[in-house]
Amino acid sequence: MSLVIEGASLLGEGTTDLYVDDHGMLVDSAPAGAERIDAAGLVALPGLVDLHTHLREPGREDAETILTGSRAAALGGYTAVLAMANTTPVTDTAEAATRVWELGREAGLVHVQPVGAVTRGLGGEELAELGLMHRSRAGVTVFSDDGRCVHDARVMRRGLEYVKAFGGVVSQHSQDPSLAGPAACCHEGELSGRLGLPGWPGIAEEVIVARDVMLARHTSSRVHVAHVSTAGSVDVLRWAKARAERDGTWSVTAEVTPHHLLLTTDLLTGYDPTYKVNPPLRPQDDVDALREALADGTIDAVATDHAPHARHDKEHAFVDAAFGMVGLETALAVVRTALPQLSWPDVARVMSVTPARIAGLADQGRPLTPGSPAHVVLVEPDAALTVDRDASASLSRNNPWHGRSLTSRVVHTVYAGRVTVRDGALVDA
Ligand SMILES: NC(=O)N[C@@H](CC(=O)O)C(=O)O
Ligand SMILES: [Zn+2]
Ligand SMILES: [Zn+2]
Repeated sequence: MSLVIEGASLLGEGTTDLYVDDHGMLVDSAPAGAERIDAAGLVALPGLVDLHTHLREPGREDAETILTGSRAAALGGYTAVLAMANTTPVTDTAEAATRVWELGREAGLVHVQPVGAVTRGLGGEELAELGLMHRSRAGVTVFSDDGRCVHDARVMRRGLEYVKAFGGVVSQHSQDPSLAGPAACCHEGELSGRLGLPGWPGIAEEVIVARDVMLARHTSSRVHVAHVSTAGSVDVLRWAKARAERDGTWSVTAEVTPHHLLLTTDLLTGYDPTYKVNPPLRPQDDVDALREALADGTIDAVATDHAPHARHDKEHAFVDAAFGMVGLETALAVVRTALPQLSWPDVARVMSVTPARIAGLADQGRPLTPGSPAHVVLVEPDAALTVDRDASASLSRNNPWHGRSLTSRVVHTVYAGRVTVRDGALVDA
């Protein structure tokens, strides 16, 4: 089905019509008999790309499936998501990765790119089948033990050396287990003391970020820092990026989540497990440093860390509840609310262009010009919306934005020329 998107403002500039042929490619003139989408007053961006999504299939289909997570992603304006490896079983073989990739294709709403585990079973000891996963049909290039830190420096070094051979990258959940005890469940500070909750110090993240950039330099490889959450990590990244640029032989990239850009640790005073997440919500000074780092390019990308959990895992006393919050459907609005001064080209850079480049997805994050695949999101820039967790396509309801008002609304999403979301609602296959 061909398509004409009429009167969109490309990255917030001017007014343009976009033409899509029946191969799902952007072309330079209107195909005959095309379906029409009215995009007057809407900003067109390349489809969003999420470097960090938990889809829970296989193993916890009660919390999310590849299909329901794909629906939530499309509603959020995404056309590609990277599905983290901490499923049951873990994505640590070529077969497991190919299965995730195939289920994504069957859902057909976004590109689902599997992330491969760095170590077998996320055990932290033995490298997983990195090369076989890369050479599989899924073409895995991003590897992560997310949920756990690759804490053994020797294993991390080996992983970095291994992925270098094919231009892969290791995405690290930076958290030194010896500094963040097993019971830790919130930011360590004055508040955790008052609440009587065991805390996680920022330094547990920062020492791993510092170690890993040195390992990436030493191995001339690529490291990506998942969900950066502290000002100290930002300082290390700023130094490391300057150093990597001078050296020209290695690289470090980093992502921040929407929730770490807007929510702070004082939300924990009500002991509501909705706000329990790893890494934990931090004080305002950290939030300010993260915003500044995203705006100036020290942090490369926004990634949701969409972490759906079933009610019976999340609705517990704070110390017993699962870590994580959903985020695919609200990411763009949260970023716009947290950083209203960010230009549309910058939004496209941090939510589409750069994540696509980090993940090696050549088809995604492309300029909206003839010859590119038609992955497009159309946004009502100044819409005020109130989040309703029950209006979500996700199977889970652990939504920290419920009842909050945010700015900007995803109106239409187009994936490979197919309208997946129209007027804010899913279009069934
Ligand atoms: N972010 C979280 O709090 N939880 C994630 C794991 C992770 O990203 O570390 C999960 O899988 O639930
Ligand atoms: Zn993590
Ligand atoms: Zn995660």
